[in-house]
Amino acid sequence: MTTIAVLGAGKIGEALLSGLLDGGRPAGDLLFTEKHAKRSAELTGRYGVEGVSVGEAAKRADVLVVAVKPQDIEPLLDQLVGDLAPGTLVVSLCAGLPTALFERRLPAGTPVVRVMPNTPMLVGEAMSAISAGRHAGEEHLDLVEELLGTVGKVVRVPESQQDAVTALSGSGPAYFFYLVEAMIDAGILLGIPRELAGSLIIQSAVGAATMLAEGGQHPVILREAVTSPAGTTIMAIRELEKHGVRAALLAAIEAARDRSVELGNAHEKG
Ligand SMILES: NC(=O)C1=CN([C@@H]2O[C@H](COP(=O)(O)OP(=O)(O)OC[C@H]3O[C@@H](n4cnc5c(N)ncnc54)[C@H](O)[C@@H]3O)[C@@H](O)[C@H]2O)C=CC1
Ligand SMILES: O=C(O)[C@@H]1CCC=N1
Repeated sequence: MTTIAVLGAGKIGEALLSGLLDGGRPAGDLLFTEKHAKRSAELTGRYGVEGVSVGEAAKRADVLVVAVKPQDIEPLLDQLVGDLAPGTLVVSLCAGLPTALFERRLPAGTPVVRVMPNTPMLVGEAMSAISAGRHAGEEHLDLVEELLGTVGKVVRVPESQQDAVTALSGSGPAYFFYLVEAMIDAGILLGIPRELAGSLIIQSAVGAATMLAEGGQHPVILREAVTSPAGTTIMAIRELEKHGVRAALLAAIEAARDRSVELGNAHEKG
């Protein structure tokens, strides 16, 4: 039995707990730590998972999954360092934080795996990218892959790509939600009731995502199939191009990558 403790049960920590339970992991194999007592009680009520202190999690768990904000990492490491059992695997879900930061602060030889997941973990459809730190071997990557495999897809990437991955798939769901939100507004503009506009757009998103995931065709081919000569779609595409939507996406994702680098650098200097 592998005991897994989630340190910081906020949005992504809860998504992981919920996904692992849905994936068949018994509540007794899971622990979490949460600094807000009310939130901690709520989560125990909802999932039947025990909330413990950081020190207790460090003593009892085989795998510690760090899911606090990058800005909150230093106090957490202070709480952790004295109680960490040798060989405990530390898995960081924190945007921007390099494995080297954990290796520097935790006992020598601590295996660390850096992961960038995303919130569709809540529905078993996460995209997680994993990278080994200096002391993490194949067995650690295999274990993390197995854990995250119960809540979605997993790929292995070199750590040097993690900031870009964070900008693409870590933040990615937010871009799709933003697009859906804007398209629903367009429905309102055209006089369609909000609920109906929501149904039309969300099912279109689900259908398009399923075609992308299952059809094996390039997005350009799929878009061309919708775009009839002198039809409606090309009129919309012309406006998207005119307003620089493609360039905006390139710039937006580059800015997200830069922020990930900056979050890591803040701790390198600190
Ligand atoms: N929200 C997202 O879509 C994604 C978030 N991440 C990463 O996951 C991490 C968590 O993000 P969110 O869940 O969005 O943040 P959040 O703010 O919802 O959750 C963090 C939780 O950690 C708790 N916490 C902070 N310090 C603590 C401590 N010392 N002991 C116990 N609990 C503590 C907070 O009370 C909070 O509930 C971040 O590092 C973020 O970069 C990664 C991928 C996606
Ligand atoms: O916005 C953030 O910083 C986190 C990391 C990736 C998704 N959400």
